[in-house]
Formats: sequence, C-alpha cells, structure tokens
Amino acid sequence: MTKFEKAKAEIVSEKTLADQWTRLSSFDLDYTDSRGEKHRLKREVYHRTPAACILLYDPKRETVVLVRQFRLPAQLVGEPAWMIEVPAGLLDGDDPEAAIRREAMEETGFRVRDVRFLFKAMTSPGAITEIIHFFAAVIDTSDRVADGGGLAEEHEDIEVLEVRLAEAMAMIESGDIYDAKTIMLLQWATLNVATLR
Ligand SMILES: Nc1nc2c(ncn2[C@@H]2O[C@H](COP(=O)(O)OP(=O)(O)O[C@H]3O[C@H](CO)[C@@H](O)[C@H](O)[C@@H]3O)[C@@H](O)[C@H]2O)c(=O)[nH]1
Ligand SMILES: [Mg+2]
Repeated sequence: MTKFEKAKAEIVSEKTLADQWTRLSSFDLDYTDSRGEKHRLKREVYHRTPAACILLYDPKRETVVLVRQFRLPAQLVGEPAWMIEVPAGLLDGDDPEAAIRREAMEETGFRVRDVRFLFKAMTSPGAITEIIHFFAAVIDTSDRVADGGGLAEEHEDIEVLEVRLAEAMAMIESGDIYDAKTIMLLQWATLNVATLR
C-alpha cells in the first residue's frame, strides 16, 4: 500500500505554446493528492518523440565507439558544446531496433550484427516526454563498412572516436563526458563487460 493510492491526475485543458520542431504545451490539471485534497496545477511539457542509443563495444581492443557533435543547449549553459556521446537518434517512426541500426550506420559507419535491448529510460520526466531505448552490440574492426559522420543533408557534422572503455570511464570523472545516456551505457558496460563478447 503506497501513499499515492488515492492520488490521481486529470487533465483539464491543454494549450499549445509553440509548435515548430517539437511541440511545447501548457496543461492545467486537477491533481488529487495523497491526502485526498484536489489542487489545480499548471505544468509545461515539451513533447519529444522517442529515441534510441547504443553501446558499441569491441572486446578484442576493449574499446567503445563514441561520437562528438555540437549541442546548442550545452553552449547556452556555458558547458563544452562539442559533446562526446554514444551514437543515438530519434526513432523517426521506425521500431527501436531498426532505428538504432540505422543511426549506428549513419553516425559511425558500423554495421551492427546482433543487438541486445537493455532497458528504456525517461531522461527528464519532470518536463519532457522523451523516452530513450538503450541497446548494446559487440563489434570488431571488420564491421566498419563506411565512414559515418552523419547525414550531409541534415548538416550533421559528427566525429567518430574509438576509446578504451577504461579511458571513457575516466573521462566521466574528468568531466570530458557529461551526457547522461552516455554515462549510463558506459557504467552498464563496466558492470557487464564479461557478457560482451
Ligand atoms: N530543423 C531542425 N532540426 C533539428 C532541430 N533539432 C535537431 N535537429 C536535427 O535533427 C536531427 C536529429 O538527429 P538524431 O541523430 O536523430 O538525434 P540526436 O540529436 O542525436 O538526439 C539524440 O540525442 C539527444 C541528446 O542526448 C536526445 O535528446 C535525443 O533524444 C536522442 O537521444 C539532426 O540532424 C539535427 O540537426 C531543430 O530544432 N530544428
Ligand atoms: Mg544522433
């Protein structure tokens, strides 16, 4: 029995505040709290569509494949803007596994053979609808069949890095890697490295 047994949330109205690349809306909701008291709340939600990301691990070299690209929100908060991340992308209507195979190829040039679904996570559940599906795959040098680098027509400008897992973990401590999904996958890899072969 949890404290929230009696709690419920009913949407009263939704107003679209912006509707360009991603919709932003403001909701009024009637929230009945855990004591049974009803309150009218306002919540703004940014309607991000689902995404996927992947750990590409080469057990022979003990390396991971990472990508580096410009991220405007990082620049806006004064952090290093050419961020180092695991390959990731929006599903764009595909199922998560098909989408992550496509993104791995576009961004890194690696053809992924067996992919393993790990878990999904909401990245910022207080404000953003984004759900990311996390995957892992074992690769070796012969799986690199293209240069990667992203789609020219989308002006993607992506650098592909191959880094030893231990070094990538040290880059979290040093602040050189500070993207949440990347930290999660590197920590998962460190805990589960024996299963990655
Ligand atoms: N026109 C336009 N294009 C945009 C905008 N924002 C992004 N794009 C373009 O949309 C494409 C998105 O590339 P993906 O590889 O599909 O996604 P991602 O940016 O890597 O996103 C992943 O990482 C993000 C940051 O961690 C996550 O937020 C996202 O869910 C996903 O995991 C890129 O070509 C980017 O330039 C925008 O506001 N306007
Ligand atoms: Mg991407």
